[in-house]
Amino acid sequence: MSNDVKVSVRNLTKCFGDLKVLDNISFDIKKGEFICVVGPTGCGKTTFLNLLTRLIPQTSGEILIDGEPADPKKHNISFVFQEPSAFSWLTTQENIEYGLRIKKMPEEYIKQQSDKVISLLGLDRFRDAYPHEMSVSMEQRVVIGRAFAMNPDLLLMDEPYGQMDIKMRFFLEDEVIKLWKATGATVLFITHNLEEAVYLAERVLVLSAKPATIKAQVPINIERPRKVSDPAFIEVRKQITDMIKWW
Ligand SMILES: Nc1ncnc2c1ncn2[C@@H]1O[C@H](COP(=O)(O)OP(=O)(O)OP(=O)(O)O)[C@@H](O)[C@H]1O
Repeated sequence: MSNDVKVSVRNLTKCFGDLKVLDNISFDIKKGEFICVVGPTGCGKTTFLNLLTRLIPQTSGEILIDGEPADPKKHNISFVFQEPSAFSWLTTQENIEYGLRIKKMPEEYIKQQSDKVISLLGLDRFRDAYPHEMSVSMEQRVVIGRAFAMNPDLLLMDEPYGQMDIKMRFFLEDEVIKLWKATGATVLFITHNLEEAVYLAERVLVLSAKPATIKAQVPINIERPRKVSDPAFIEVRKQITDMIKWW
């Protein structure tokens, strides 16, 4: 396995009784890569995430992180869901530092990471605010900051902007790219929104309907910051849309 591969998914299959949900999925994620996964409703994206976090066992196949079987005790996998999940009894800073404290990281490192993330997110004024004092989008930004601050081996994001309006989405998408660039995190981002996938990803994995297989892997070689009106952008989005018309 090449050195720059962070996560390797090999022949992953998942059945619930007679129902096959994932069928022989194989792909690699490079260190520091940003991958988006798109697929039809009910194709097994949640099952796929649950396997990656080792919440449920696979039927066959394997998931390797740095060449070793993925293990939550050894590897640091962070995730962000659609529903914001900041801890209500903690301030912004305490939320961002939470995971680092659980991991018993040195105090100096915790401070350095939270300062960096708070500054990247422009949340200085809200450092001491509690989630109930913030909007839903602000709370989600804190949760995303907490995930990046952990310096995870793999950051899984499941439709994190699903609830936001379009203007807020553009803002948050730019913000996540800023965090990704500054931290060098390896990100797997699930979305139903093809424009979002092309805007964010270095590579888009297109899943088929259930049982999910990888229908295509589309590299997105468009310079950042990307513009949705750029002919190259429109072309790739159209290419993926055509691919999934049979959903
Ligand atoms: N524990 C389980 N036992 C039996 N069947 C299950 C179980 N979990 C999921 N399934 C089935 O697996 C299929 C895929 O479900 P999953 O929730 O992974 O899809 P999804 O792609 O995340 O859906 P959505 O796009 O709506 O988020 C569904 O048919 C579901 O009924």
